[in-house]
Amino acid sequence: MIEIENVKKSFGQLDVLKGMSLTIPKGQATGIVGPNGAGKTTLIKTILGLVKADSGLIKVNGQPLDKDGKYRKNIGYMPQVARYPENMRVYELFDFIKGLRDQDPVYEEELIDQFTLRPELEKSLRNLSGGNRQKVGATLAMMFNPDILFFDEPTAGLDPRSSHKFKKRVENEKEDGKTVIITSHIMSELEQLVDHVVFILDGNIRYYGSMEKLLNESNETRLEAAIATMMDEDPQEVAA
Ligand SMILES: Nc1ncnc2c1ncn2[C@@H]1O[C@H](COP(=O)(O)OP(=O)(O)OP(=O)(O)O)[C@@H](O)[C@H]1O
Repeated sequence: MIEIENVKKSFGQLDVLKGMSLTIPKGQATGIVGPNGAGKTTLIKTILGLVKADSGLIKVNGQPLDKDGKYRKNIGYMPQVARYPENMRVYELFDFIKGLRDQDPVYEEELIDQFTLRPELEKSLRNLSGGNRQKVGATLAMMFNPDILFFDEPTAGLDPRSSHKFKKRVENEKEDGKTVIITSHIMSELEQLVDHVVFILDGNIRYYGSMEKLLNESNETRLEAAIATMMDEDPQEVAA
């Protein structure tokens, strides 16, 4: 479980998180949606300790974030844009991360095969295609079998087959009791994967609750229509 209490973050004059509070339940999947620049990635990075909140409290599994970042051992993160040492080969990157984490991977070989990364292992990261970089990020996020998984726009750039495999994998992770947090602009994808929806607008949480409740309350059958309706109700915020 991840508890977020009145978290604020500004970059200079820009108030990105304006006092957000929410609880992300354990063992379920939560989708974070919102317009470009709404603060989705900033919220994720704040939970991961990669961005320091100006104020507020974040607890992961009941514990406030520790300064040495030990809690992150239990977290996998697939960033929206991954920056790697570009001269490293893919297998060297995997070895490097294993060394850094001082952990043996559980699913390295399985994920390499699942994402057909084996022919890419000898390549330098600078020479990888965009989709294969994404798959490297997905593999790193899941290979240590963490309890909490963050995916920031995971399927952007994946071909349909890889995207399908990725979603199947995430479904399996969920069935295994993992806590999954995903941001995406592809609402059909979230419909398939998530139990709860967080809709961020203008630095605030505009909606937080189950997908089912959201569809019922908005009288819509599809998430895309429900979110679009909420955006239309706040035209100024969306335009901002
Ligand atoms: N390190 C930073 N310094 C200054 N501004 C930043 C920084 N990181 C993010 N921002 C700004 O904070 C706002 C929120 O960015 P964020 O990446 O969280 O949005 P997002 O909801 O993930 O957007 P998208 O859907 O486009 O990925 C944006 O206006 C962005 O330019």
